[in-house]
Amino acid sequence: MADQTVEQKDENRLHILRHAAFTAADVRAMERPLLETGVPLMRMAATATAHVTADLLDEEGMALEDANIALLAGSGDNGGDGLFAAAILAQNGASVTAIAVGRSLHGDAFDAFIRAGGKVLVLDPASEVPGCAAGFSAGEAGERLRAAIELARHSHVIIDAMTGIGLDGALRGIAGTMAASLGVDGTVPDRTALPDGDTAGEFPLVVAVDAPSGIGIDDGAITGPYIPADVTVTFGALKPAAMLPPASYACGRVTLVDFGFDIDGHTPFVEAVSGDNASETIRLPHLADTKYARGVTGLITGSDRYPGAAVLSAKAAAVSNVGMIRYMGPQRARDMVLDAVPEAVMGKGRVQAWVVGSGVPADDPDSDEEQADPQRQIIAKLLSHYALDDEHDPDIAYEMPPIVVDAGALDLLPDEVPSQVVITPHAGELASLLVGRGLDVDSRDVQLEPLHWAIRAHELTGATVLLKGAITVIVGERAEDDVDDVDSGATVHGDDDAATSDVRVLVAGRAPAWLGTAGAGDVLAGMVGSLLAQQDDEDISYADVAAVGAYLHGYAAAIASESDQRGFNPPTIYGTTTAAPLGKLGHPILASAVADAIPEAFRRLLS
Ligand SMILES: NC(=O)C1=CN([C@@H]2O[C@H](COP(=O)(O)OP(=O)(O)OC[C@H]3O[C@@H](n4cnc5c(N)ncnc54)[C@H](O)[C@@H]3O)[C@@H](O)[C@H]2O)[C@@H](O)CC1
Ligand SMILES: [K+]
Repeated sequence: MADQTVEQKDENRLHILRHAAFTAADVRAMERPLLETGVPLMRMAATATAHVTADLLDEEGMALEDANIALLAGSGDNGGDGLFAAAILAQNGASVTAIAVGRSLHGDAFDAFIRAGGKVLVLDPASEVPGCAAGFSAGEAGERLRAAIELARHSHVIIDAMTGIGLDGALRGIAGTMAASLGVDGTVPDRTALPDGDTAGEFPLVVAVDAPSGIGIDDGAITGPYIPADVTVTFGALKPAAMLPPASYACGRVTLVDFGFDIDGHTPFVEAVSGDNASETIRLPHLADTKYARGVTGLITGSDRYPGAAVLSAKAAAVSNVGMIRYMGPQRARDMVLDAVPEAVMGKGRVQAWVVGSGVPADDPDSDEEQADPQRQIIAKLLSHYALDDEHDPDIAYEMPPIVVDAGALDLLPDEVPSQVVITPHAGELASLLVGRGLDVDSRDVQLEPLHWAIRAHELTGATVLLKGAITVIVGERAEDDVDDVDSGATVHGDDDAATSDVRVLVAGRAPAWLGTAGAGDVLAGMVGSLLAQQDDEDISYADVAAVGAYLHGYAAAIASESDQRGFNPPTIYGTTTAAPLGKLGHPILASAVADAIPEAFRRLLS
């Protein structure tokens, strides 16, 4: 690092800030030394929030003097940020009402807000806000609540400063009622996927302070009410909620205010794959390579019922930078694969990675063993070599090549396997896998708390878990050297699984929403298989390779659909980068078009 120039260091820092998220506990640890030396973090947070709010109004063609702003203020420091920001907006002509959802308000911030001419509406009869009468009747409390909701609904901007990293569980009490009335309760944000830089632009615009109040800060879970934001202004470093689904869908555009935290001294809890990671994971051909040295991917995919999946997975694998693919399947699928990929070799042989299960029917409880799809029987036999149990030799399991276990093969997964087994379920498939292991969970639970359930699946099976979605979540083991870093770091976590540091958590959010189409999963399985096959580093993190597969898959989809929309957009760093020009929405695509765009995705990443 010593020979890095200042510019490189700055660039590295920006890259980390935009692609790494730290737990609330780590953010507090990073903020402490700055607060101890008197850095006015709250003022800095508030100034940025005020600027972003004014810019947002400006984008909608509204002058600050004409704007009515409703500030939802909690009693903690998040409310303090909001009140200081609101004071700046009021000083600049906006008409601002602070709605106190707790019993108190941050003292200094409240004083500044009142001096700036702000108005206050107190909702809790037991509140102690200077100059605001309390002790009113239950009837009046109800009236006040209704008035506050109406006021917020008819404002131009709602600034949501009820809770930030101090949130404990789902929003309760008055804050919960406000959020449920103005936003949604316990459901995934229902929003149109807009291209980079765009917002729905409807009043009231919602600016979240640090995070939309109510979303799971460390695990991205949605378990109660919250108000989906158009813009989130977040402080110091990204928190996992800004990256993890479904919470990140509630954040809108994110602006990060860099406080100068010592981010190098802390290990991120979640990392988003970037083009840089992706290009590093691609093995460039060597001068003396043969097709075998570049990697061979073996596929046991497709079936008489779904032969198309064989073609999609084989084609995607073949163009994902390996020397060769081998295909095994029924005659019709073999003919179709050969038609699409004449280069494919049919039948058994040595491979560096397997892909199994795409387009293979899942277990049919009504059919007997003999009638089971022949592909299932072959896959079951192969997977038995990966089993870590008393009946099998664990050395064999650990020495088997990496394997992608998709779709119809998921229910054939042995109880426990090593981490080179990469499972690629969507929410429903992950729920079935967990139910099969005695857990009580359904597809909706997985959609609302994807990280939690992906971690459970990784812990239970040992497999690397790639949970597909608009933002794909990947959970696996950390690479060896990475583990040392975490152990020696100051990171101290509670027993909450969202804050466990011994798992590697990544997100891949490069894909446009157009990618949600039949066959896309088959293409992904083939790509991940070939990325695994080409690795020649013994100590690779399977989670990282799988995540890069998902990133490249998304990138190919973006090229195929000509779309600038993506599941996760890295934040704008306040004051350093200008907003990107408005992107293109793009057009619908077929999964085969995604496979066709893979070579171009490689080209762009490598150039
Ligand atoms: N970490 C940092 O670097 C900085 C943090 N600041 C702000 O400070 C915030 C953290 O402040 P605090 O620690 O005071 O915590 P918060 O203000 O985030 O939350 C605490 C408040 O939320 C209420 N609350 C918690 N859980 C609730 C629930 N389930 N239902 C209803 N109410 C609930 C509490 O009663 C309390 O009033 C950050 O999010 C950020 O906005 C900034 O001021 C500047 C620097
Ligand atoms: K908030």
